Amino acid sequence: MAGRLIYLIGPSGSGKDSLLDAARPRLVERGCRLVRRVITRSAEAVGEAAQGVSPEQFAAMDAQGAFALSWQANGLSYGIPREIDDWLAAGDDVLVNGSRAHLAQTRERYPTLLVLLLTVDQAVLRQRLIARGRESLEDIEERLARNARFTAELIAGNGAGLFVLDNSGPLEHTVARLLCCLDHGHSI
Ligand SMILES: Nc1ncnc2c1ncn2[C@@H]1O[C@H](COP(=O)(O)OP(=O)(O)O)[C@@H](O)[C@H]1O
Ligand SMILES: O=P(O)(O)OC[C@H]1O[C@H](OP(=O)(O)OP(=O)(O)O)[C@H](O)[C@@H]1O
Repeated sequence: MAGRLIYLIGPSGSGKDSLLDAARPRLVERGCRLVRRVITRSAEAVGEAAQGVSPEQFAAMDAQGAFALSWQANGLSYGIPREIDDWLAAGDDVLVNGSRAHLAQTRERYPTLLVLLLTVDQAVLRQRLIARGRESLEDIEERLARNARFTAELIAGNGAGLFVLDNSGPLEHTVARLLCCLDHGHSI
């Protein structure tokens, strides 16, 4: 039986990477795979959770069919390696750090996907982005503006197939909600 594609989306700074990191051991215990994204960002800025490549390397990988999914956002290109299709075919669940803008295309390719939308209060979000210190203030404002366009639209338009996880509180609470959602197919 094919595994489930679990597509984690949410505003920049809502805590997607933090949540995946914190939940990693317990996800692995449950047989859920996590994939390392390929991003056209410097190796220092991508951290362990992604592979940093140049735009030329990314284009070459894309042309060779290296990606199951790919998109552009925030001036960067993102690729999800094709190996996820082998894992899904083998029956493993796969959790990916996805894009809200690319949700419709992802759903076309993976119609049974489970969508997890991570949310956080807007004021908390601004503070977290500033504290993270990865982007300039101008870039942060652009990310916040991009966020405002998505969240309400997604919640209004997706209903049944989408679970909302609020990450305004302690990360450990969000980890518990994520695991509950995966174990029971619903949020708490
Ligand atoms: N529940 C939380 N409580 C406090 N800080 C958090 C929480 N979740 C994430 N953060 C912090 O918020 C910032 C953005 O988180 P990050 O995981 O990089 O978000 P994303 O991957 O969605 O852009 C990081 O500095 C992270 O440490
Ligand atoms: O369409 P959107 O939902 O806005 O998403 C656009 C991209 O931004 C996020 O990545 P990235 O890790 O670069 O950004 P972040 O860490 O700042 O969230 C997300 O994972 C997508 O790849």
